[in-house]
Amino acid sequence: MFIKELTLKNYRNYDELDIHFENKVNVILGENAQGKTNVMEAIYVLAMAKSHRTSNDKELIRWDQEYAKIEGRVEKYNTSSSLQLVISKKGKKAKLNFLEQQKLSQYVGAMNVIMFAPEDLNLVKGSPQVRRRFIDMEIGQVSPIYLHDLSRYQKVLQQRNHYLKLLQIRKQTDQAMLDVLTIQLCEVAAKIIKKRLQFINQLQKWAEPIHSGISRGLESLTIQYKPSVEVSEDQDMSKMIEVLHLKFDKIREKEIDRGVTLAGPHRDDLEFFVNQRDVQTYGSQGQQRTTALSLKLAEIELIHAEIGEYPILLLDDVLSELDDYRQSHLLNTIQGKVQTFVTTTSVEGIDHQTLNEAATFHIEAGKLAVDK
Ligand SMILES: Nc1ncnc2c1ncn2[C@@H]1O[C@H](COP(=O)(O)OP(=O)(O)OP(=O)(O)O)[C@@H](O)[C@H]1O
Repeated sequence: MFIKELTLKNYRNYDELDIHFENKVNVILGENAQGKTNVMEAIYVLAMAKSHRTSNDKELIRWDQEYAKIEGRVEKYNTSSSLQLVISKKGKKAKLNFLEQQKLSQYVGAMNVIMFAPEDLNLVKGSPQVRRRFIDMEIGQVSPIYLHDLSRYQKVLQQRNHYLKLLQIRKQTDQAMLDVLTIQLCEVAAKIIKKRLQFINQLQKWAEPIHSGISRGLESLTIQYKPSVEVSEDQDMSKMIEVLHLKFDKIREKEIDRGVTLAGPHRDDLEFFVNQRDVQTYGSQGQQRTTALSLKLAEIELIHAEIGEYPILLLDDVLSELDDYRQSHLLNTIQGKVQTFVTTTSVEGIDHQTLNEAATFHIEAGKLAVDK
């Protein structure tokens, strides 16, 4: 799959931009603060209907403007599709082939992207929230049902938290409503956990050999889902719901006391082990870096296995950060099969052959000039 054309209006520091890309490595070159990341972010937002660096959509709108518009033409399964996302202060509207999509979950997935940015190193050492976001965004790309379940979970969770708060401050004493909300929460939580366990299993299969390759066979990577409720992959859905339910029975008093839901997918985490040692605690910076890179490369293969097309790879400021060995490993993996975007302030430190074969775009103060 590849993006052929990107058009921006009032997006961050872009007034207007229309740019044609090729199905190969596209290098976006420019000084600091000129708008390189903004182009990458726009491609990401067009695909995911969400930014990778902010949850506040209003930041994407050019200062003093009412709305931002991102449009793109994407080639997937030998068919060209048109995607459009309009972000205004009131919200977002997404169109796929000129038809407005009522639910963003029906829109996300039309174009698939993998972003690798410096903050992805946080995947290993950052908070559990970063890792949950990683799983959710990636599964969401290939499973609209998952996105739907996730938003249902958020809604029920909010209601349940609200009700727990009322019980905590004794504005409510009747717990019947809490029972209803707990049943609803367990049902959707089990679906989410089940899907996450399957995803981690698949990711592990791809990431293990990749990590071993990058570490010259010295390191073996294991990824584990760390649930807040002791569920396991072999449990069927009804067993999982039962286990979740039992947990909520057990912690009921504590939850009322705190006024908040204390278990469930919103409290789960991921763990990474290199040669059986927890990378987050014991891993060197290099090992954490290799782990993050292995995960990203594994995702490329996983998406390909799921949908039969390679996703678009966005490498924001990371290529020149990788040492020669890791860089060539990455470039070998994508060679000729993954449309890749690379941002950099300087071509120094980037593999020569890759540069020779790439299309280069210079960027200056929100304007782009095609180099070749
Ligand atoms: N909503 C907005 N409206 C207008 N300009 C914005 C908006 N948001 C960010 N900018 C501007 O965009 C520029 C930053 O662009 P971007 O993050 O793409 O830089 P970059 O070229 O990737 O730089 P670096 O190499 O430092 O990462 C800054 O000048 C910033 O002030």
